[in-house]
Amino acid sequence: MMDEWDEAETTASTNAATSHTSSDGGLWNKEIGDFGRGRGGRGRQGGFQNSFSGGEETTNDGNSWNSRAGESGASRGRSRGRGFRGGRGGGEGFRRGGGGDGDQGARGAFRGGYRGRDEEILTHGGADESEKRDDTDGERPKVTYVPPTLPEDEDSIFAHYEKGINFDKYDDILVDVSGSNPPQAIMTFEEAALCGTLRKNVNKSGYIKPTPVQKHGIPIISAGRDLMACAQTGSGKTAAFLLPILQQLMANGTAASSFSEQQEPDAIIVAPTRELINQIYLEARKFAFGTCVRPVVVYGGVSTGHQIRDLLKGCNVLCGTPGRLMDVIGKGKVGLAKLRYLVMDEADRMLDMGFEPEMRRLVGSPGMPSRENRQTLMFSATYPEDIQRLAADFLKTDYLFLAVGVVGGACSDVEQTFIQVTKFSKREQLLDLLKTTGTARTMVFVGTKRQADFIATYLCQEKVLTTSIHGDREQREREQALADFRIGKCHVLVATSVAARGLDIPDVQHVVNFDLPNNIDEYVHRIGRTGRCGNTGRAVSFYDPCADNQLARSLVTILSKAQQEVPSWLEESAFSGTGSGSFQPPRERFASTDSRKGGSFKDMAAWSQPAALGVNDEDDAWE
Ligand SMILES: Nc1ncnc2c1ncn2[C@@H]1O[C@H](COP(=O)(O)OP(=O)(O)OP(=O)(O)O)[C@@H](O)[C@H]1O
Repeated sequence: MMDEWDEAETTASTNAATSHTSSDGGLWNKEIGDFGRGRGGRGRQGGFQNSFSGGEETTNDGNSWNSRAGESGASRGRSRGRGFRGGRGGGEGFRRGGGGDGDQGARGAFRGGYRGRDEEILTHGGADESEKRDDTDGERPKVTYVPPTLPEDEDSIFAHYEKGINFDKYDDILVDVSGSNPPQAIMTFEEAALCGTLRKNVNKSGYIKPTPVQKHGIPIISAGRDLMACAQTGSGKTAAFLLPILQQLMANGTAASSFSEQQEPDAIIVAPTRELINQIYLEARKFAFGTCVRPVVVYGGVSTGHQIRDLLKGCNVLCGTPGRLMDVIGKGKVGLAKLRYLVMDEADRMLDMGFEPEMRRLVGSPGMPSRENRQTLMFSATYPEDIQRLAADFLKTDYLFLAVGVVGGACSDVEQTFIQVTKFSKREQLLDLLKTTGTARTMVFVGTKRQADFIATYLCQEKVLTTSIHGDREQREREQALADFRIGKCHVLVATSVAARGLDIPDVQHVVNFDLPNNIDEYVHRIGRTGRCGNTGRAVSFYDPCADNQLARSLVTILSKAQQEVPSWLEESAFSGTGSGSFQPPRERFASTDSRKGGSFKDMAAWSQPAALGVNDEDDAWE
């Protein structure tokens, strides 16, 4: 029997073949063809061909590739109906996104296509693809995807990768805590006074000692303070907020969750992408294993009915992407009266143009405790100063600002290299590069969804085991692609910015910026997919002087702050007349630390406390 919120309609995509993964082109073509038909119906072969051959991405070795791309284009007819036939110039049609042959899929895929900063803008403004798409009822076909059941065995739940040789070097990073009366940092997990089960779960996760963001963040949260925390990618921010929240819930005797038509979680965690929130949920589930605390996750692209059924079984900690979260709140399935913790992971992203309205709607929802009556916690590796100011609206006035290392700095364990390219040489250079990396796990970031398909197709043609993730792929496909990459079935993952933040994938040894992003924070997050948890990694970025000049100065700053070699040509580009034209002033993009220090809080002597792990250099001039 279907519940009121159950989906009556099925989406077109039910095919098992999900990623363009193959060591052999023939298989790939077949898989793509199958799932493409399922997704979008009758796409136009010619349409896809024309788009590429007419667009910027015209290839020199066009013929063989084009014919195959044509096949995949046909298979992807869901979205490439009328609009796409016009290639790049077809923006208008593309935006209309639906009249074409792949109509049903087009509706599903286009209304909420990715609108992040580095994606193609498909419609007017709005938030990230992953959150809004498919989250609400309406004329779109409803989503019926139900993710595979999670394994219940402890080995799977506590599976983790090893920390790297530089893990202990985290302790040398300078830490600054600003704001009044910060609590003393802890040095060990014992000092965190976690209850027995939680402590055991921390051990089983392979955590022996806390990272700096955990050493400072755990006592701050346990002391009931609001927090804006900044620490480099891969340095353990997730556990820094999960552990104290779970500990407090258990210490305060949170009632074991039980079935109810409306759930009233104690904590809500939001993150900008589906895959990231799912990952956070898995971490919460791991740490809460064997306790009475029940985490639940809701995100777009998955059957709402399925998620609501799971939610109603009981929920203490609700993890969600904004769109789906607001959807379940709007349906009355979640009440906010008991909420004690609101966590924004990737907080600067959650408060930038795309998501800020959703966040304001969330905190303005009926029943949401005022900021004085809840604890609000923000975490990220980057905090532009303007976003910090905005974030203050969500926090109590005496919030603490925790900076581990340079705010917005790149992970120092990632070796960053730049190669000058032209847009026409990139593909071959990518292939050459991948020949040198062999089967090392590599993420290749590109600028648009179409480019992701294009490059993934190309690499498959070249017999590189490749899959892709971007906002036009069905959720089933996105999850399958990540799974294939995680288990090594494919060693290359071509991704748009949807995979730039937060994803913690074991053994990613290389990140390639095939297309550089258009802002420096995005660069920092992308390269942070490697070099995690004290492991070393490599990032290679293709720098096209015609397209990437506006990023040059910020890149020079990032490189020097991470003690990396700055190529002389990059320096020249940054400081030549051409480089400064559309240059983003670093002051606006970077905050050397707590923005209150440079703003209305004049007397910082009272605000800044030397942290236990190092002496803060307040004059650390980021520019
Ligand atoms: N104290 C610890 N000891 C060992 N491993 C840890 C510890 N803390 C975190 N980790 C592991 O380090 C990895 C990175 O952690 P996490 O994903 O929380 O990083 P992050 O700071 O949130 O990164 P990002 O900025 O990319 O979101 C995870 O695999 C996590 O389990």
